Amino acid sequence: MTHRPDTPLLDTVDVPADLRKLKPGQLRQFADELRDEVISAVSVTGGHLGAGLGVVELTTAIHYVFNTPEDRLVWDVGHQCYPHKILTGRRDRIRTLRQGGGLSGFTKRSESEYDAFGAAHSSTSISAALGFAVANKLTDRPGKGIAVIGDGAMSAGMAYEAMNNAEQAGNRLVVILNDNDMSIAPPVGGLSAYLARAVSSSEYLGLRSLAKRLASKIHRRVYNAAEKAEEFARGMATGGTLFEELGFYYVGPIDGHNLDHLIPVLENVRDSDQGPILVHVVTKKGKGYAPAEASADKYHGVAKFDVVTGKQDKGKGGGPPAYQNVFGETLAKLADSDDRICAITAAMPSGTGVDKFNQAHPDRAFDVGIAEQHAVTFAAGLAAQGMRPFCAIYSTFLQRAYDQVVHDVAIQNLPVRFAIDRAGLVGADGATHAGSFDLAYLCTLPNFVVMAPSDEAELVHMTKTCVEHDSGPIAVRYPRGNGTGVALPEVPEVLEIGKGRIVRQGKKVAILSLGTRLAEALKAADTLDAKGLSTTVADLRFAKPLDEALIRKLLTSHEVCVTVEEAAVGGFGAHVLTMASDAGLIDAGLKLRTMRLPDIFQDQDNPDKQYADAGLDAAGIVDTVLKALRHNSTAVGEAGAIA
Ligand SMILES: Cc1ncc(C[n+]2csc(CCOP(=O)(O)OP(=O)(O)O)c2C)c(N)n1
Ligand SMILES: CC(=O)[C@@H](O)[C@H](O)COP(=O)(O)O
Ligand SMILES: [Mg+2]
Repeated sequence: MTHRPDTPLLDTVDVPADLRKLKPGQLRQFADELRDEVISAVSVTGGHLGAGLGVVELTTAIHYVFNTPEDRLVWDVGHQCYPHKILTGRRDRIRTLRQGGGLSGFTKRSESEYDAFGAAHSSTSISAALGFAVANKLTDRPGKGIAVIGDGAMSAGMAYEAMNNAEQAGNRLVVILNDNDMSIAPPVGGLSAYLARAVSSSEYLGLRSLAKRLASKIHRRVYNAAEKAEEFARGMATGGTLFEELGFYYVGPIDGHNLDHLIPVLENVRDSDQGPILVHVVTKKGKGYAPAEASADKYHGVAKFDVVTGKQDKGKGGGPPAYQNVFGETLAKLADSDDRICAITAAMPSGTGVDKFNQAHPDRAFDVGIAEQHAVTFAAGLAAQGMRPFCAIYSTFLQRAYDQVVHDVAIQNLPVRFAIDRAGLVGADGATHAGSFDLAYLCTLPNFVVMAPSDEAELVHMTKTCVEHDSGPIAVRYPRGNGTGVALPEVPEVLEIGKGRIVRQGKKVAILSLGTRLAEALKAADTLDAKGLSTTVADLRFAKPLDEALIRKLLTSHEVCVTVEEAAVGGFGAHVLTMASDAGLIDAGLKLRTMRLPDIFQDQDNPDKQYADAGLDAAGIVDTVLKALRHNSTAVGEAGAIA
């Protein structure tokens, strides 16, 4: 921690208007205090640390120079917004980050007027900032749209869609590219090489030469041919060409930790009558905190930690394996004897377990950057050419590639395998990251097989089943976190497609479980049995195709039936209900309830509480059965909702 003069400036600044009362020479001290506050806060909350540390000076400079909130500031991904939150009236609540009822870990419109746009999924900022800019231009209101986007987020196609349309905004749009040469993992692809050239080809421009260039470029209305050629040549060297060809004035690269550079450059940008302008700043992820700077992932996402040592409180070691690693290691083993198997991740190698596959088969592991749409259609191409591709994408991020899933995979009936991690509740990342909708959005598609394992052993079998399924697309969805501790099978088996299994036989009540809520369903059966309500529990394994024979048998031989899934309405339960209705079972007075996640819920760091709030724990299942027996209709989804 840096030595601090007696009067902390941070205590004198609640919102940006207070910051703007400081003299430029005080901003260095202010930024150092802000950095220390971020480190202190995240040490007790956990969350995203490295990205925020990398933008402490940038956050200070933006709020100092621009007239926020009138100038609409949009953070991309939004995981780096903690300094911004402290600086915009939320310092008193910053230690409630990512907790039930606390501050969101990302920007959130409902939280503050300074959070112009919600974020958490990457590469949306330029589009949103352009919207703000054009709206102000059309209505002749003051205020720019300012997007702060990282080099990782700049690898997604949506950023280029926005830049391709940006010229209309003129000087109302400012894009600040925060280039720290990191995504969650090291960045990949041509863009990162391009930016690396820009940064390495010229020491960060000295203020004088940069100011001269800026002046000549921004205030000059037309180029003559020679200068255009010279600019093109220089652009190739300094990384501007790509952006300039898209209609931006490119400024940079500049040192994103040097306030003496940042402030005058941003003032010039603010006052320019030309635009749109892209300012390329170079920063370090984890800047100013040695443990973060030294770590491979720059402390992208951290548990609570000791500030002095940086040691994270990750709980006792050992315990059941994480689902992502069970998937990655199983697929790597299966690929030892099948060179058609390959694995694709969209910038999430460790989170999806593809890093484990990559260790064994680097030539068949692909990190495509934050490019889920490309990942899916790339996999479709691989499948069409006889490979066995696995697209390993979080449920929530797969939403971004839905048309590719429909148009390039389902309708063409191509055998792409989808390993869908973070399916269901995800804890502190909250509603933007919950894997609520994959069952709804996949089970409605033609040709798809959709599976959900009840534990890690089942995931091993389902991974094998995916490998052997060449007749069309197949998906396996499983939750964030660790398994149940069940022994992993030595020999992965191919499961019969569309077949479920009864794991406990009873008479009066039937619980039809899909996925890892099975453990809670079995606990609920114990409670119901103790109340004299003999309960059958079935693990349906497949949300599509349904095991209609088993379901019909269960629905016609029990008084009350309940479906349980860790997904929003429209998934497994909805399809069982449709099947029961089509079979005339509802007309015959069947008591069937579908238990599922509420459509939206608040950020919550305690998954057990999140399940309880959603009614998807044993108590919730028992409650639903008892209400159904008493003929009360339970709208569990609504009852469980805590929005
Ligand atoms: C559509 C989408 N895919 C994946 C992610 C997961 N993700 C969160 S942050 C991040 C890396 C972002 O890199 P960059 O924009 O360079 O920001 P930095 O962390 O380096 O500041 C990724 C891949 C996401 N948030 N959204
Ligand atoms: C900001 C972002 O989108 C990722 O960092 C995400 O929070 C990772 O989620 P997991 O921690 O579940 O891998
Ligand atoms: Mg980055």
